[in-house]
Amino acid sequence: MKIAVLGAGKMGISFSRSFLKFELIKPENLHLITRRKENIQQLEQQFPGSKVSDFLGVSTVDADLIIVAIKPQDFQFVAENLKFRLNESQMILSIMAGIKIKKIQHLFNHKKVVRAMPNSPTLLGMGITGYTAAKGISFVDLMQIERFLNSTGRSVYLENENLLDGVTALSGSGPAYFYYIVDAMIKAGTEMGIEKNLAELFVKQTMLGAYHLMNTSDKSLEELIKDVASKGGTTEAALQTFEENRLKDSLKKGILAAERRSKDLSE
Ligand SMILES: NC(=O)C1=CN([C@@H]2O[C@H](COP(=O)(O)OP(=O)(O)OC[C@H]3O[C@@H](n4cnc5c(N)ncnc54)[C@H](OP(=O)(O)O)[C@@H]3O)[C@@H](O)[C@H]2O)C=CC1
Ligand SMILES: O=C(O)[C@@H]1CCC=N1
Repeated sequence: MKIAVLGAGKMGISFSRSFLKFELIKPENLHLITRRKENIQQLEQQFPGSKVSDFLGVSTVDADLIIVAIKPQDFQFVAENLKFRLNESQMILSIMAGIKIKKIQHLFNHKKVVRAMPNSPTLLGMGITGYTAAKGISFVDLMQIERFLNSTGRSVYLENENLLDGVTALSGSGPAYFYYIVDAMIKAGTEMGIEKNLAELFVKQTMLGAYHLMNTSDKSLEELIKDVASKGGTTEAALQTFEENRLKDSLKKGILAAERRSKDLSE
């Protein structure tokens, strides 16, 4: 299998690293395509043995799978300025937020398209990816793609493409919501006089421990909350303030706004 990655940014690079780490491809079968020529040298050092080109300078792509890892906003330009021909057997795997399979097929004039939404922990092989495929893609092709996706973490096939906007809003963007909450907790810690590095330790270890408890316990989230919140105690005081400020509603609204944005990106 030969793979080309169009857009050697954060996700393109972490995907490439995972494929190499799990020896799903050989370095010489990886072709990274970047926007700027200035990036070529650094990428060549990062990926010894692999081919690196700049987008406008690449005239052929000898790959079975082409991963499109550019920003959705760059897609139109890329589609209109493609200097290489896609042949019928090549598979496109898009990880662009929002851009629908139909649009990719139309702008690339190419049928074989799989659309996936990973998230940033792919970098550690701890990501989760939702994916779906254009009609007519064989089971064997799909399983091959899944094998690659699974080197970056877990993957879930979705029949209904529309659900990918929800997946984008939940798990694609999700790591940022988590960091946002962690950041707010650390800031509260420093405001209460705890040194920043100590506040970070307390919060991160709390998140780690709570995550494992949630994952191993038979109890519901509500019961786990009750286990911490003593009647008339400190947790209850915090939770009451969260409720008064509609924190849960606000988080839900934010996630729905992300879903809306994902839908808008294909317009
Ligand atoms: N970041 C995340 O957590 C996630 C991102 N995604 C999706 O992945 C995609 C990439 O995101 P991310 O890696 O974060 O973004 P980055 O900006 O890090 O990567 C995009 C890369 O594409 C390059 N690029 C732009 N135009 C071209 C071109 N014409 N030819 C070749 N390369 C080009 C950019 O080059 P330059 O450096 O010059 O700008 C950049 O390196 C997006 O579509 C995003 O929606 C999906 C899930 C999670
Ligand atoms: O914010 C974005 O648009 C991309 C998609 C999911 C995560 N990052």
